[in-house]
Amino acid sequence: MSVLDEILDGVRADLADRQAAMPLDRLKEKAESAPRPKDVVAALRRPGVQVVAEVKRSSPSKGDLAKIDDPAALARDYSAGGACLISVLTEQRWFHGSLADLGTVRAAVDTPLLRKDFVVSAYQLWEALVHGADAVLLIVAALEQDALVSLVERAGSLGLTPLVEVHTADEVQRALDAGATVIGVNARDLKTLQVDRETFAKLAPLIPDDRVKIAESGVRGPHDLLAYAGYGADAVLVGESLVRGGKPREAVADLVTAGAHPALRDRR
Ligand SMILES: O=C(O)c1ccccc1NCC(=O)[C@H](O)[C@H](O)COP(=O)(O)O
Repeated sequence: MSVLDEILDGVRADLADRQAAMPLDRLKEKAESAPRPKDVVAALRRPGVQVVAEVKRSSPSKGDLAKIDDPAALARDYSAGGACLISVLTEQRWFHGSLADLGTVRAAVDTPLLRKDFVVSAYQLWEALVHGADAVLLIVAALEQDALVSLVERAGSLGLTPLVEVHTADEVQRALDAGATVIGVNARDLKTLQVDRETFAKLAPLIPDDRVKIAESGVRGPHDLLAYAGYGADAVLVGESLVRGGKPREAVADLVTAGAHPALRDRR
């Protein structure tokens, strides 16, 4: 069984527990008082290469990354550093995240938020809405095509922006067939957990320029942002190097400065 399959088994078990505790009708009632999600596509399409900064405690590939006692403070640093979108991992078993983290971050910053999880059911979209997310991750490798299409449509109908994550050329085609506007190419193979930054270079040309292209994983600093930019990235998604470095605000600001270089601002 691959790590992705193991993660998905845990996600489904935890989801069943939450659904038992809070039926969908009650969750939908709660969503009625949730704020309308922000325009994430507009935030990602600002001139230059944008930075998506991730609240990431732990990972299957590296184990514990950082002790994040105060996700709100970390998110405020990301926001002050200029992140256009903050990714909050909500998966519990492997990443030690939670929906509570998402709600805490929502209360702390106005920056748009991504619920980063392994979404397999529309129930998780409603949860994302209730806890203040503006966007949700949909991983092509984790979904049959009809489920992907249905979740992309449902997210859009709720006002959430789906970030559709791909790893292969086939998955790029599936994302396009599903109508994805924002496509993330993850350099981390979710089966082997190896990071290969060349994956973005290989797959980005398959994604039309009217879609937002995000390079995910393996960004160690401005040099990696600039390399991804050279292959056409509109944004980079960064976790480990921000939480491990000890200076998240400065680290985001350094990336934002690199992404705002005049040569990158006039590309669209
Ligand atoms: O990070 C992992 O080990 C991982 C393993 C299995 C599935 C997903 C995983 N990570 C999710 C991500 O996509 C990254 O958190 C994100 O792209 C940031 O990557 P990095 O900057 O390399 O921490």
